[in-house]
Amino acid sequence: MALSQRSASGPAPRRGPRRLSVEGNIAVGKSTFVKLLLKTFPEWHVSAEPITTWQNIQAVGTPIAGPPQSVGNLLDMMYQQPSRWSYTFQTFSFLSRLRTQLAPYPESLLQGQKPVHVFERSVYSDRYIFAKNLFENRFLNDVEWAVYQNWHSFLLQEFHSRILLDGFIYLQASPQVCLKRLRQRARAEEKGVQLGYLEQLHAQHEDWFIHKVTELHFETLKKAPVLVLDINEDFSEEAARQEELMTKVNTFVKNLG
Ligand SMILES: Nc1ncnc2c1ncn2[C@@H]1O[C@H](COP(=O)(O)OP(=O)(O)OP(=O)(O)O)[C@@H](O)[C@H]1O
Ligand SMILES: Nc1nc(=O)c2ncn([C@H]3C[C@H](O)[C@@H](CO)O3)c2[nH]1
Repeated sequence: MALSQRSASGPAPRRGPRRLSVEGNIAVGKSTFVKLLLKTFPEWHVSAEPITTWQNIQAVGTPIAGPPQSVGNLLDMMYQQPSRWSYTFQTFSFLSRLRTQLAPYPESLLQGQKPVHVFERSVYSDRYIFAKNLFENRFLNDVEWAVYQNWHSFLLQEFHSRILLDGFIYLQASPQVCLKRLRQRARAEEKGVQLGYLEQLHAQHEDWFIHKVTELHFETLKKAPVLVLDINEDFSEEAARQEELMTKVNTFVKNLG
């Protein structure tokens, strides 16, 4: 009976916030863009990429009193010695992203009329951008890639409904523009990043979001809507461009239902 009532009045209203991931190359401007989102839609909630967790791996279970000690900077180790540390990095980046996607919504978000939760990158870009690229460069060997994909698929199937995303915002800029922004930001661990690496990551994004040739292993992911925004231009002083970008995001979110 409940089913027939639903079909008579359209689909059952969905509960919970719309969940979006902002994707894009290194230093394309995701954090900057997300700040603009929050300025425009202050009632939305953003989960930043957990980079400081990767830069300060905490010792666990040490008997010493006081705050946990950092035992290493895994981001730096991965860039310094990718063959040795890429697999370890991907296990930890995935785990921290999974935790972020599983975390309960803040109470304030649930009180909003149209709650939206925005993530900076996702468990999906962990696999279909970064891990895939490391494998294609042989920084993950056949065994590591097979093991990674095995537990990635298993865990995503297990957590299925709790980690679903409603859509992706792909921030697009040329690798040259990303390199300029990366150099300007000057994050210590990224000193050795060259144009070639950004070109590879750009190609991975384009394959997934534009050419749609990346083999995806989750049905919901194949169907997820994608909003592509060109952010080659500096919009920091351009109010009209900012408004144009925010209108596109607003329309995209509204169309998610
Ligand atoms: N549209 C833009 N025009 C010009 N500069 C920008 C723009 N967006 C961001 N920047 C600058 O580029 C640098 C990188 O930006 P940001 O930290 O937002 O990138 P990100 O995509 O979040 O990086 P990461 O991939 O490391 O998480 C910063 O110095 C920022 O001020
Ligand atoms: N290898 C690798 N795998 C990931 O899943 C991943 N996610 C982010 N990064 C790097 C890019 C920036 O330097 C920095 C901040 O985004 O961390 C990653 N590197």
